[in-house]
Amino acid sequence: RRRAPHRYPPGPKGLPVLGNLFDVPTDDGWLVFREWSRRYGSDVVHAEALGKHIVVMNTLKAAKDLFEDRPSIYSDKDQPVMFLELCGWWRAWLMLPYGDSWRMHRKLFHQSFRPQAVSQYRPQQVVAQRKLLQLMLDKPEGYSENLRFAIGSSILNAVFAFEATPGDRRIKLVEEAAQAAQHVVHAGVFLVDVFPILKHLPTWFPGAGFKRRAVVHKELVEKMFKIPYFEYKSAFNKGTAQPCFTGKLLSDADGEDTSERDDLFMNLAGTAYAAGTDTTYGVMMVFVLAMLLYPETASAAQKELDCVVGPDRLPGLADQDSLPQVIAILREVLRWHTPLPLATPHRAMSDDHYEGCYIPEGSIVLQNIWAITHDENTYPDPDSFSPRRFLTLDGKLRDDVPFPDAVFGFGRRVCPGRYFTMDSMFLLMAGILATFNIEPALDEHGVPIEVRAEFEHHLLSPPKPFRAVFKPRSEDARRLIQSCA
Ligand code: HEM
Repeated sequence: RRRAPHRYPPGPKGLPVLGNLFDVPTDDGWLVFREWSRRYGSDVVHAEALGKHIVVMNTLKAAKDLFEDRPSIYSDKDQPVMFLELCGWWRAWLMLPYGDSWRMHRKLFHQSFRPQAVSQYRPQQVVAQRKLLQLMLDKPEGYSENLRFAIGSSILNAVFAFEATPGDRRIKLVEEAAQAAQHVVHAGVFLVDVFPILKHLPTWFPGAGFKRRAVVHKELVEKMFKIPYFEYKSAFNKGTAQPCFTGKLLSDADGEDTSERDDLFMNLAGTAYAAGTDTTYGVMMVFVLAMLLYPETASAAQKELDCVVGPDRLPGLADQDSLPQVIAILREVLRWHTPLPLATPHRAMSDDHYEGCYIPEGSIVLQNIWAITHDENTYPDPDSFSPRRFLTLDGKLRDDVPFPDAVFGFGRRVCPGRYFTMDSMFLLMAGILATFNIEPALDEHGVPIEVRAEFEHHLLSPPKPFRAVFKPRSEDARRLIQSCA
């Protein structure tokens, strides 16, 4: 007797052999998967292409049920060969398979980035706020590079204790490696991932262009991880290094021969800025976009800042409880468009069943974070940018509208940099609102250039480039920035 075929979660009907190869989206996957979820009336949807299964959780309940309640099955990561082995991103520990090595990385990282520990980085985060505001005065149209620089340098400062200046070669290395990674990820599914045998092709083999590109890419990634680490280690050995995350790793290993642990330490440190810069930058770009499109929201927060902080100092983390409008903007920015709408691909470690459907071992499992933060039952009219949804009529934070913590992922692989980045983003947003108005750039006829809320379509989804001008709110604001620099 033939066995009944497996019942997979619902999804589009595929072609023989190729399956859903042409249905699986390479762009805007979060929109497509939510549409499937609605069409098939299911929280979890499924597709299969060339024998690979893809399963997507589209609701908070499904994501929690699987990622949080069944961590031993869903905490592994898919291993894209091209990206990890050939391009050298195996060093980024966020891609490590679930197991002892990942556990060791997570434990060491968590020790220095847990809620009780992140306050040690406040001085560096405050320096980044001030540097950013000064840069906005100096180059008001270069706001996007200014943001990238301030965010990247605050992470490098926390991790390697160096205060970068614009144009610093270590920041450039991070930029170039991040751009190369974007290129690889944007290129979609690499043949080499579907047919891993291809990775054994010699570099001169016709059609092996991807391998030649990967060699260049890998050199860049290696430099990005190695150069700042060995520079810091050399200063540490001479006794001239300032305390920081890497310093703590090296001091805790005092007396041991750390050369054996160099890979571990450099991967931990390098991953902090690889994982933290583009994500935080994406959120800050959404913030600028929203403040440009909804100036009334910015004015409401500015009134609050004027009242609570006044004109003589910049806002600090101690002001958070008195600035609900700014906090509501930060929450809404995260909810409205998160930079990682599908997080990163996980992998099912064993066969499983959910709500009567079969999820085979080896499936790529995605969390549709965008669909979760756009669930109209929790956030009515979810496509509108409305920080007021988090506020009561008298301007206090509501406790019945949840913080959109899905943006940091779920379960054991939840973002361990979230406490650090929440502090950074608050300081940067509050600092900008207190001192600048964000206005549209003008064309050659003096007419404001129209800006639309459009986002990149890929795994990492910041807003598409747009122009904006930062204008100091007053002469007092300008003087304040200059006096703090
Ligand atoms: C707003 C900014 C950020 C967002 C939205 C964000 C989002 C995320 C998400 C969704 C994940 C989980 C990925 C998954 O399970 O597939 C993650 C993991 C991770 N994030 Fe973040 N992140 C941010 C900032 C940061 C920062 C600043 C750091 C470092 C200081 C950081 C370090 C990491 C690391 C190391 C992991 C991997 C954890 C693991 O695999 O166990 N992130 N992040």
